[in-house]
Amino acid sequence: MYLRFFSKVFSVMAGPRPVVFSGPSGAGKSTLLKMLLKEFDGVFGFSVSHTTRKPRPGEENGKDYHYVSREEMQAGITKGDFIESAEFSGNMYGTSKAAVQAVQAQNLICILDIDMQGVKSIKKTNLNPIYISIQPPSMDVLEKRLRARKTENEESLQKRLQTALVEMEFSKETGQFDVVIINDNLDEAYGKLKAALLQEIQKVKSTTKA
Ligand SMILES: Nc1ncnc2c1ncn2[C@@H]1O[C@H](COP(=O)(O)OP(=O)(O)OP(=O)(O)O)[C@@H](O)[C@H]1O
Ligand SMILES: Nc1nc2c(ncn2[C@@H]2O[C@H](COP(=O)(O)O)[C@@H](O)[C@H]2O)c(=O)[nH]1
Repeated sequence: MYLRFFSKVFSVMAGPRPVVFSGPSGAGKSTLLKMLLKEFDGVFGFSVSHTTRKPRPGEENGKDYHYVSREEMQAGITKGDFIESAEFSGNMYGTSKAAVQAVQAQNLICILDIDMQGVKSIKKTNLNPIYISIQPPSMDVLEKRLRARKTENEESLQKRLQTALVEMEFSKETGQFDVVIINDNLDEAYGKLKAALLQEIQKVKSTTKA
């Protein structure tokens, strides 16, 4: 009885576990996480990363990313502002401590969308997230999706496809991810994602109700 009470108090104090999304560029991470953020408003919050890449049409500074220069990013890293950072396809990306704290301060499930290097770095911290890998059904489908997205030139597309091969192999390593979801049919993939996160979603809903 007391044990149940204290474990509930402790889990509320500790806050919900963050969720890391990783997987090849073009696998559908942003698509799926946007669906979660929309359906579960007040449950999930997005950790807005910093990047040195230029914004794509429709992307907003402070919402999709914090767009910064290489100098600014490097200065932040040197100051210790980042939990992790990585070079990906010719640009720098990183998760700031402030980005994660901003979400956790609202008692929301913090979603991080990061590459494989980020996953390896986060594993060395005490963030303790649930690791979810989003994978495409095949390289052919991935290439078609990336081309159809029209965000890359031929050079950056080829770089992303090369990196995708490594990310796909990484997801097959035992113990790297808690859940691996093949994003073939979008609705089915989203269903699997929700099922994987159901327990955490219910925890947040029950604490916000109380
Ligand atoms: N199941 C799906 N079926 C068909 N198209 C999809 C599916 N999932 C995502 N897409 C499309 O594939 C493209 C890539 O998806 P998305 O941008 O979400 O990938 P990502 O993993 O977030 O990529 P990045 O890491 O580069 O940000 C988008 O144009 C998206 O609309
Ligand atoms: N290690 C990190 N990787 C990140 C971060 N934010 C995004 N990413 C990853 O970069 C690639 C490319 O993203 P894109 O928006 O340019 O297509 C993708 O795999 C993201 O997951 C971060 O903060 N750290």
